[in-house]
Amino acid sequence: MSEAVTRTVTTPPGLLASLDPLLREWLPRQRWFAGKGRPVTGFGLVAATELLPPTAKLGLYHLLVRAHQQVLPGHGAPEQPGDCYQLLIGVREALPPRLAPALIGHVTQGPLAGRTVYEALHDTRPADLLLEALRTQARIGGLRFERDPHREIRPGLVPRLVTAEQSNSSVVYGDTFILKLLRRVVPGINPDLELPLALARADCPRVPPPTAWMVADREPPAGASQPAEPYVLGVLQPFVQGATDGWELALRELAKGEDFVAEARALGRATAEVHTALARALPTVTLGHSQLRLMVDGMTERLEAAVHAVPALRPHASGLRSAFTALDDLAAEGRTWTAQRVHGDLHLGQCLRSPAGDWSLIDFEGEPARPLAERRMPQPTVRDVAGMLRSFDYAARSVDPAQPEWADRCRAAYCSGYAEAAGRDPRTDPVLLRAYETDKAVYEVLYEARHRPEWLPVPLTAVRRLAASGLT
Ligand SMILES: Nc1ncnc2c1ncn2[C@@H]1O[C@H](COP(=O)(O)OP(=O)(O)O)[C@@H](O)[C@H]1O
Ligand SMILES: O=P(O)(O)O[C@H]1O[C@H](CO)[C@@H](O[C@H]2O[C@H](CO)[C@@H](O)[C@H](O)[C@H]2O)[C@H](O)[C@H]1O
Repeated sequence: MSEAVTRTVTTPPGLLASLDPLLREWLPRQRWFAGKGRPVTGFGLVAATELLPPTAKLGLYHLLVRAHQQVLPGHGAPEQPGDCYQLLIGVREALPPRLAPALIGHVTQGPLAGRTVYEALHDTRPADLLLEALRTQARIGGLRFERDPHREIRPGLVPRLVTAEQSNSSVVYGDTFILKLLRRVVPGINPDLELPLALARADCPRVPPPTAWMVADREPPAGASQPAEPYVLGVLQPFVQGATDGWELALRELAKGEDFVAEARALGRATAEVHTALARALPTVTLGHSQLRLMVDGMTERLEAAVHAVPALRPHASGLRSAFTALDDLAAEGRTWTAQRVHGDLHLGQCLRSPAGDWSLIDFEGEPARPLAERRMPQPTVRDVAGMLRSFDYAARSVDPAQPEWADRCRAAYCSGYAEAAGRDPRTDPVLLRAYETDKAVYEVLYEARHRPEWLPVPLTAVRRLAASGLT
């Protein structure tokens, strides 16, 4: 494109070493830091791009940094490389008070000695720079900014950082677009871009279409014949103005003592519509016994790892395992299932209702802790249904006193709505549904133990129910 800007850049040697002591302290405190509970032992620089040279007023670096961490029992193999994180580091002589919450620290050594570094997404100029780069399809060093040529981006939209607790970080531009910057990044096709692009091509109105995206190219390893797969770093999509997410709405109705049945049914229909569009847009496969066995093995392995990490699971382990063996038994009898691309981490917080009452689904990244290849595998659609059923249970158990009947009504309405739009009711496959609900509840136990220990009783209550439901 004629308007594309290409800029080659260099970064000062010793940059990461100068930031090292500050990042060791700051990174583990971020909500999106995936390696909670394991001390950071050092960093490796994957890529550094100087977006603004550090003048007296402002400097800006885009960094991809690998965090090496101490390996504790139950947290993976010692030879695993550390996770790679995307950081946008601002550099100033001193921080104005409005940027105080963004402080990373004061640099005492190396090329930035004497400067203050901070999380630059809080700042207007760096956020402007990202939108402008996307708009103009810039190439800056190894960073490539792409956009759908059929979608307009107006210049000068005012940015604001989303302050909600997130697995990633998002900036809203003028209530028109939202840019999600992925924090823990892995090379390869990212479903958070791949699936919304496929759905946009399939004319599915339930998912905001990607308008632009940014990637980091990688040098191929010496002697390799194929180019190395890039890192997907961020996706810009239309902002659903005035939207409320399903979690907020559900809690609001619970607080008023109101039902959520009509919304749950609408959510079931919306989920089914997205599934139908995904099945049209991307390949579907049939799962026989050998594929089912692999899936069941995965569920069992995740259970064993979770039991190891969270001792409160131990008394329920054999009941939970029975949910997986029951599925394996069905497959051994010759039962098969259709699998397709799914959302992978569907819950009420991933559903947005517009002021007109329309539901959209967002965040197709899948469960961030799982390997990319696994997240991109075709799976039975019941997986997403199970995620939503768990979410109604979460909402009903997050209030005092808990409202399990409220959740039961929502769960039934959601499945009915799904059946209306998909032509098949997920409840007609109870063994598959129980296996997926169990897998999800186990994931949630681990997630809460790592990120929000005070929430642990919520999935543990479900674990008790699911473990007991297979016992005769
Ligand atoms: N297209 C959108 N329109 C309006 N709000 C959005 C949109 N996409 C995301 N959001 C808001 O941003 C939050 C985080 O987005 P999400 O994709 O779930 O990120 P994460 O992976 O970090 O959880 C959502 O809970 C929602 O409130
Ligand atoms: O950050 P993501 O939205 O991608 O998802 C992660 O965080 C979620 C919590 O914010 C977590 O969801 C769990 O808690 C929700 C209530 O806060 C509940 O509605 C979900 O059903 C429950 O799974 C999600 O599992 C995790 O991947």
